[in-house]
Amino acid sequence: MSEISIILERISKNYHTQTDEILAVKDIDLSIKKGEFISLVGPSGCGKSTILSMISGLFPPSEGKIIINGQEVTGPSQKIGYMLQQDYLLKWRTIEENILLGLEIQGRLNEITKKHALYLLDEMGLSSYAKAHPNQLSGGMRQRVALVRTLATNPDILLLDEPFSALDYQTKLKLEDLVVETIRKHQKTTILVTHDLGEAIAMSDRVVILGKNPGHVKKIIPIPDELRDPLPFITREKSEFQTYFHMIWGEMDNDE
Ligand SMILES: Nc1ncnc2c1ncn2[C@@H]1O[C@H](COP(=O)(O)OP(=O)(O)OP(=O)(O)O)[C@@H](O)[C@H]1O
Repeated sequence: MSEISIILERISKNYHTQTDEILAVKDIDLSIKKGEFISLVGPSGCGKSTILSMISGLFPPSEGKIIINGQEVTGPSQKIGYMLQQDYLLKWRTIEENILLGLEIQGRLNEITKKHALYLLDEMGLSSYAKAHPNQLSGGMRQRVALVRTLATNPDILLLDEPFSALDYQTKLKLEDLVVETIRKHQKTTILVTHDLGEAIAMSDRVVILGKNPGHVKKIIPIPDELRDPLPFITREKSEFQTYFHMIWGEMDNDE
């Protein structure tokens, strides 16, 4: 896990509205290794979603550049999968038809890619729901389907923008374990945006703390191997977990 997968080089973003100009983030430098799992945490408005959107190629930074696997990002790429708080499943399609949507849009749906998508659905424990419709599933199940749809296109990089925040606590903990297990198994490079510090510590290799006005990197906290566990649930149980929680909380509290 030494190759650099994503490089943000002094990126800034200005939003222009009809009446105003907002400097959302300024001079962000960050390198993420292949296969690494990092979390972005920070107060509301510090630019977490803006950073993800720029990495995904939705819009370019106003200054600086983003390099993914050696190439500058100039627009959306099939190498990137994006998962959001809302699952955006199409209610008139079956679960199977939903998980194949990305492949269909990319013109890559064939017997092999379909088999892989169904395999992922099985891995998430949902194969018996293939012919069901989204309204027959719980919130946690729907987010698992959304993850399968994201993974089905086989992206190298996953951008997760608060994917668990609408779920109840128990479902969220279970899903964190499942997601980490799946992502590590399939060796994806992952960036998670979350307001839940515990989630960030339990799931990540490093936690990037952002400050605001404008958004900037305040501190990067590596999570030590002794604390990390293949299952985030176990990490949360360890005594050192609280130490890290308070350390990161303290950094966030003391916002500049
Ligand atoms: N399309 C837009 N037009 C104008 N300003 C925007 C736009 N999108 C975001 N902003 C501003 O940019 C700043 C960063 O917003 P962003 O949504 O990236 O922050 P965030 O950290 O993801 O916030 P939250 O945690 O509340 O989701 C904020 O001041 C926000 O008001």
